[in-house]
Amino acid sequence: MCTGVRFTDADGNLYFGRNLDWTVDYGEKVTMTPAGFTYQTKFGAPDGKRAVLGMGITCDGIPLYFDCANENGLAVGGLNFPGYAQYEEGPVDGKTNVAAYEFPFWIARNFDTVDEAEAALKDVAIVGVPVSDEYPVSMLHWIIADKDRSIIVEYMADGLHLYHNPVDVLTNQPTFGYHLENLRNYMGAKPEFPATETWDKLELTPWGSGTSMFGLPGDYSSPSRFVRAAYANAHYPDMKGEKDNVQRLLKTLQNSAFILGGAEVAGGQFEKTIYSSCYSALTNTYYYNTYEDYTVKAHALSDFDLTSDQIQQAA
Ligand SMILES: C[C@H](CCC(=O)NCCS(=O)(=O)O)[C@H]1CC[C@H]2[C@@H]3[C@H](O)C[C@@H]4C[C@H](O)CC[C@]4(C)[C@H]3C[C@H](O)[C@]12C
Repeated sequence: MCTGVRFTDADGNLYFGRNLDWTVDYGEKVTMTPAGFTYQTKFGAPDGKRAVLGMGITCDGIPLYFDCANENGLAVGGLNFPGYAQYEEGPVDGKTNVAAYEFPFWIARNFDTVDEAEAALKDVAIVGVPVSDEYPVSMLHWIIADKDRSIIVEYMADGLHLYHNPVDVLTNQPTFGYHLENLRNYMGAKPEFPATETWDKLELTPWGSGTSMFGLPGDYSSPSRFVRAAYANAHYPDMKGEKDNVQRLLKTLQNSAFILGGAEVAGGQFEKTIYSSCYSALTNTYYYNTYEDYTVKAHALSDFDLTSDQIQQAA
């Protein structure tokens, strides 16, 4: 899977990022689509022409974002949701029809706030058509974030589910509602240094700090990553300045990351965290590092030619 995280700094600036956990990459690059790019949406949904920066690929001239944000601080990420996601087979009359592959881009292109996106989504049908013969339809759910809050979008057999997200994290299946309920199993976990306890005639002293976190799950399953990410996001102290906030996001993601050897998928391959990202709305900068190269790279929106009408990708 993947893990997505949002928070704001002490001044209310948005930071949003994700781990992309998979066995292989898709050749993805930091990709900037300028406001002036001409985009013909698959089913004629409006195209709001905002500059969009994120991680993705292009296919037949179409930007396919895994996660992205726009120039006004609205960010979106898509995470696997197989077994639960079910899209429309074709466009639905009377709805704004959006293809699943264009969803993050469409949101970032058209809205500036979560409130705006949430209101519009009530009339949206997500349609499961492949973008090309090369790429099948991905079964995803999405986190949408701005400086005020985040929401989760899950499109299932019984239609659209929109959740306000009070912990600002997302992992994979099962549903977001399950993940929130599951947190109640871990409400005893806390950061405080434990007091000495007496059990009958035995005095129990703590090993050291961290003992009060006992019970937090350490495995890579989606529910366990959700719990760890929610705990870290809730307890990390407010940081000042972009450098320390990017650090905060990447450290929080690292706490839910896959390292090779831990989680096997079909064919004896292991899942790993291919990249971890952090978008800062303060400077409109996309930071990321990869499994192979821990160095953090940064690409600001202003590094690209915003007057162009062409998609641009960082080297
Ligand atoms: C594989 C990625 C999700 C990773 C994830 O959630 N892993 C969880 C592993 S597990 O379940 O918990 O085991 C998803 C996220 C975004 C997806 C991509 C984006 O949706 C953009 C296009 C969409 C096309 O339909 C398919 C290719 C694609 C380029 C997608 C490939 C792949 O499905 C991606 C890269």
